Amino acid sequence: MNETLLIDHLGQKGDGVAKTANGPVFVPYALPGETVRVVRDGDRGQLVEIIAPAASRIAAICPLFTRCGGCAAQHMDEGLYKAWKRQQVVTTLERAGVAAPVADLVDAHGAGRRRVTFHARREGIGMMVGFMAARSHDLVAVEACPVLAPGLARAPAVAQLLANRLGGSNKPLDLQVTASDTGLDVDIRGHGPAGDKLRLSLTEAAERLDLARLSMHGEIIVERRSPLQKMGKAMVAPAPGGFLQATTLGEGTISALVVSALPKAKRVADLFAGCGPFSFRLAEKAQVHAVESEKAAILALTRAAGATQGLKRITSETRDLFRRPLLEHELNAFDAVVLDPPRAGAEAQARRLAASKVASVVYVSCDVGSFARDAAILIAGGYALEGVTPIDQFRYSAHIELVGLFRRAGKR
Ligand SMILES: C[S@@+](CC[C@H](N)C(=O)[O-])C[C@H]1O[C@@H](n2cnc3c(N)ncnc32)[C@H](O)[C@@H]1O
Repeated sequence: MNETLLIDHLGQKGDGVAKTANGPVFVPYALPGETVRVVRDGDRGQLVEIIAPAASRIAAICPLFTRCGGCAAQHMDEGLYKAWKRQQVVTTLERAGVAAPVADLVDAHGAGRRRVTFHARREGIGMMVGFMAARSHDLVAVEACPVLAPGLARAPAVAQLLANRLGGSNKPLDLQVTASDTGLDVDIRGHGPAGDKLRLSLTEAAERLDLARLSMHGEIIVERRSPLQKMGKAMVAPAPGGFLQATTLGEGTISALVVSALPKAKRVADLFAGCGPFSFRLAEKAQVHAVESEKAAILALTRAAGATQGLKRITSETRDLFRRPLLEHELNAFDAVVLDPPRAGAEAQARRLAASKVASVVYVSCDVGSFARDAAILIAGGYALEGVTPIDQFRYSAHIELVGLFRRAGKR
């Protein structure tokens, strides 16, 4: 049955939220101040008609918006969009009882995302390749995506051709395509081990598509050129399928915040270091110890460090920081620690830091909830949270990252 609702505010995922006598109703793609007609199902409302649109409503940049699940927020103007994203950080910190000044949202979309994952599965006699549809497990075919960097313009066609070569398997596949300085770097997941015939076919496809590198489950099938990324003075070839910040500008923006927070640090530990984007920038002025659980990422980092002139010493260690966080006596050898954990956060490491004497901690986070939990641990251990800067690398999505700076009282 249709119902008319007045939208009050935006929820964390970007849905319009109406307050009703029976509790909140979440209406995707509706905006605050709008009167809308919806078909209601429990606390969800499917938008049928916008009776009175808000002044903040704008036209989406992509014709697939609302069908494709990749974007949640192309329909709101810049002011509303920026305030909504920043408010997610403010609200989550407040709920966790963490007080800190939160800066304005820093846009870090730049030229667009440099990495994209396509899903592929057999449909009839062909392979369907695309993005996951909004609120469903269907796939939406994508010929072009305006969120991607120009270097990924041919990524949809590349993914389709590779999926066709892999079509003998009925398993769903993920094809991750990364734009590098030397061409496309593709890692395929979901397929079993490749036999000789398939390897030959994929190698031939990589030639035809002029890929820099093609790998399956992180195992290199063919490397025609090293897929390089510039990180400070270093040229790094990340591990196949390994982590990389979503945009070039995002990596630069976060690195600049990290480096500028530590102008006097002489010895820095870069924890959850990946292939070293922060280590290489920090090593222009300080000795750096990089710690990370993925062997292949540490290998990429050490190779690039060995080939780069003009940096202070970079040492590294492969270590699971959830199970084996750096202990107080190890931490106390550093004047600063940089943390950039996955979404789960770094609770075990935060507890050790709380008991340490390290003067400064720069915490880069891709999950405000786990950041708030770990921030409370650091604050209880005597750190002050000087400020939080929200960073927007994932434009049009609900995803947000941040950099938080903690200092021990009297230390700098
Ligand atoms: C958000 S990424 C950041 C990587 C890097 N700082 C960058 O900016 O590219 C998180 C990193 O933590 C690593 N990681 C995940 N779990 C870990 C663990 N238990 N111990 C150590 N590192 C871990 C991942 O492999 C990944 O490289």
